[in-house]
Amino acid sequence: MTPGLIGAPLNVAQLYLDGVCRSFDGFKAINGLSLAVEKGELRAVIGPNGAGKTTMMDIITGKTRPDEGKVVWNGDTDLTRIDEAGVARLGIGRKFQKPTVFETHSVEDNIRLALKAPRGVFPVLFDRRSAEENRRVTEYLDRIRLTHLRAETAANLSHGQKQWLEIGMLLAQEPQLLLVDEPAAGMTDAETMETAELLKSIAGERTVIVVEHDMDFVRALNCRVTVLHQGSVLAEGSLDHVSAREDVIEVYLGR
Ligand SMILES: Nc1ncnc2c1ncn2[C@@H]1O[C@H](COP(=O)(O)OP(=O)(O)OP(=O)(O)O)[C@@H](O)[C@H]1O
Repeated sequence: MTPGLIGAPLNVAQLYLDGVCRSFDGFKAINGLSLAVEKGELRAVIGPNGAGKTTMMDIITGKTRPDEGKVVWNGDTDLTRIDEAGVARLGIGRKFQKPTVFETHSVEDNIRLALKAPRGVFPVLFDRRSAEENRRVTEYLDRIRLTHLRAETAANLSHGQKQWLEIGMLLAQEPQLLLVDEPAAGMTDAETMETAELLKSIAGERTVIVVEHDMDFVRALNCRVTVLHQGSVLAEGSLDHVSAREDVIEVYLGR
């Protein structure tokens, strides 16, 4: 049986966290967290330091096990029963805050190295495989707007360009869900806005969850926002909706 399989598909959210709890030394970092994200949705997760955003990502990706609750993927699989590698194989990719590109390789080779291996039997004709590889590398370079720098050594890229390259490397693995941790941190204003456009262009065909503190960036994403506080959802809705709430202003925005 497929690991983590918990029943028939229910045609519900692509990702559904149901009453998730996780304590560290008696401290409830995640406390009854429930959250649903639709397929193809772009979702921003905000909240004060220590709200549990990173721990939530760790639980979704199988890095941290919850003490209670379920993380239901595509209505039929409980991710909490699957290890980190298994979760990645299901099509859940993660980008950490700090870019981790291969500095001594070219931009193009970074994408090439990240490409998901062809499925099924190894293609008999090597030429055909490399043509398909080239097509995909070109597609991802275009998507992250680094085509003009494809031969450049990654070490020479700006911080923002390295972040885009890593997003391209994540795309090359063709995940269904991308978890992106503070992509705008350390970026110029122009890079921040371009990053918002990039993530908006990825959503739709893939689901994207972004954790971010930069409110200009979150506004530019123009998506549903979840506010986490003390390990659970404090508010959810448009940025205008959540940022008008007194409790959100008090715990986060009004700092
Ligand atoms: N492995 C761990 N051991 C002990 N405590 C932990 C561990 N991981 C997280 N915590 C605690 O859980 C709480 C939630 O942390 P988490 O990093 O998830 O918050 P966050 O919302 O991502 O914060 P930030 O915005 O600062 O990144 C914090 O109080 C943190 O100290």
